[in-house]
Amino acid sequence: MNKLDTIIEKIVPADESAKESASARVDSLIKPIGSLGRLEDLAVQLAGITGRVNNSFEKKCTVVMSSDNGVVEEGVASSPQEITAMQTVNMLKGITGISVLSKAAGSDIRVVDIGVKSDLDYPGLLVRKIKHGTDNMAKGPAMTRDEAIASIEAGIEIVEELVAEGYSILGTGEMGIGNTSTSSAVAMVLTGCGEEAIGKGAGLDDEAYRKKKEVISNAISLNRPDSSDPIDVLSKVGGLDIGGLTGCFLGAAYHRIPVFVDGVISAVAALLACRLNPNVKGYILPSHISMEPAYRIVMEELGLRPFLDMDMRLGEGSGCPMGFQIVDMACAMMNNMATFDEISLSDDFLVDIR
Ligand SMILES: O=C(O)c1ccc[n+]([C@@H]2O[C@H](COP(=O)([O-])O)[C@@H](O)[C@H]2O)c1
Ligand SMILES: Cc1cc2nc[nH]c2cc1C
Repeated sequence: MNKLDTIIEKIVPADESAKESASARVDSLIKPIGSLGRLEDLAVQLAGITGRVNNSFEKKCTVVMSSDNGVVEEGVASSPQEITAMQTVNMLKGITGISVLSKAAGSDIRVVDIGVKSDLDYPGLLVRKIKHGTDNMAKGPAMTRDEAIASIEAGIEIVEELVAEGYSILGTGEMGIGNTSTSSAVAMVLTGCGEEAIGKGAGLDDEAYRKKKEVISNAISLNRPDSSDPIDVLSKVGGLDIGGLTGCFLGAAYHRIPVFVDGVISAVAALLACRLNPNVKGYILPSHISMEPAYRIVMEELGLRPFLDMDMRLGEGSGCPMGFQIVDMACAMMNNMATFDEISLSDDFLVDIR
C-alpha cells in the first residue's frame, strides 16, 4: 500500500466522548448557557480533535503551497505567471500579506515550492517540486495520476515535519497564478455545480471572465474527470498546490491537530481530503469568507460556516492567522473562566441567573 492509502485508512473520527465532556464544561462556566456562541462550539470541536477538554496551541504555522498552472496560457488570469515565483520568495522576505499577518498573530509560515515553473532557491524555502508547473488542462490532463499522488504525499510529509517540530495547529495557504481556474474546475466536478462557481480570481475584465468560463467548462468536457475519484479529478483539472494542501488536511487529521481553511483554493483541497476520507471533516476549521463564488459552494458542501466576513480574497493563507487568534480565545474561555461550582453563590441565585 502506498503512503497515501495508509494515511487515508488510519484517519479516525473526532473523539465524541471528549466533545461531550467539553460541552459539559462549557455549560458549567460562569455565563448564561450558549452566550459565548461559536467560541463554545469551537472549544468543543477542539476537544474532539485533540481528545482533551483543555487545550492550548503554542506553535502555529500556515503552510503556503506555491505552484504554477499551465492553463494560464489560455488567458484565464490577469497577472503574469512570474508573480507566483516572485511572491514565493517575497513570503520568505517577510513582506507579503501572509508574512505580516502571521507575524502580527505570533504564528509562523512554511513556504513550499511544490511546482513553481522556475527553479527557486532561497533560505527557508522548502523545495518539494513535483514538476515545473502543471500542463495546460485546456489541452489535456494537468498532471499524471502519479504526480497528483506525489503532491498529496508531499503535503502529508510537510505536516509530519511540522508536528515533529512541535506545531500543534496549522493553516493552509497557496500562491499560484491561475489557481482560481483549477479550483473552480475541481469544485464544479466534485459538487456538480455549473459556471456559477467561476469568479474573476485576482481580477479580470468582462471579456477575459467570459473566456475563463469557456476554458474551464471545455477543460472539464475534454478531460472527463471521474467525480467519484478525487485523485482523478485533481490530476485532470487540479493543481499541484491543491494537491499539496489536500495532503496537509489529511496529515493534520491523521496527527489529530486542527487545520484552518483560508480561501477558495484551500477550501477545494479540504473537500478533496474529505472525499478521500470523510473523517477529515471533524479536524477542519473555517476562517473567513472568500469573495470567490466557488468558496461558498464548497463550504456549503462541507457544512462549514466561516467565522469572519472581511471581504478578503488575497489567498496566501491570509485568513489563517486570524483564525488562530479565535482559537486562542476559545482556549482562554475554556481554560481560564471559573465555573459556577467554583464560586460561592446560593443555589437559589444560580437558578435565577441561568
Ligand atoms: O483565497 C482566495 O479565495 C483567492 C481568491 C482570488 C485570488 N486568490 C489568489 O490569487 C491568485 C489566483 O488568482 P487567478 O486570478 O490568477 O486565478 C492566487 O495566487 C491566489 O492566492 C485567492
Ligand atoms: C501581487 C499578487 C499577490 C498575490 N498573492 C496571492 N495571489 C496574488 C496575486 C497577485 C497578483
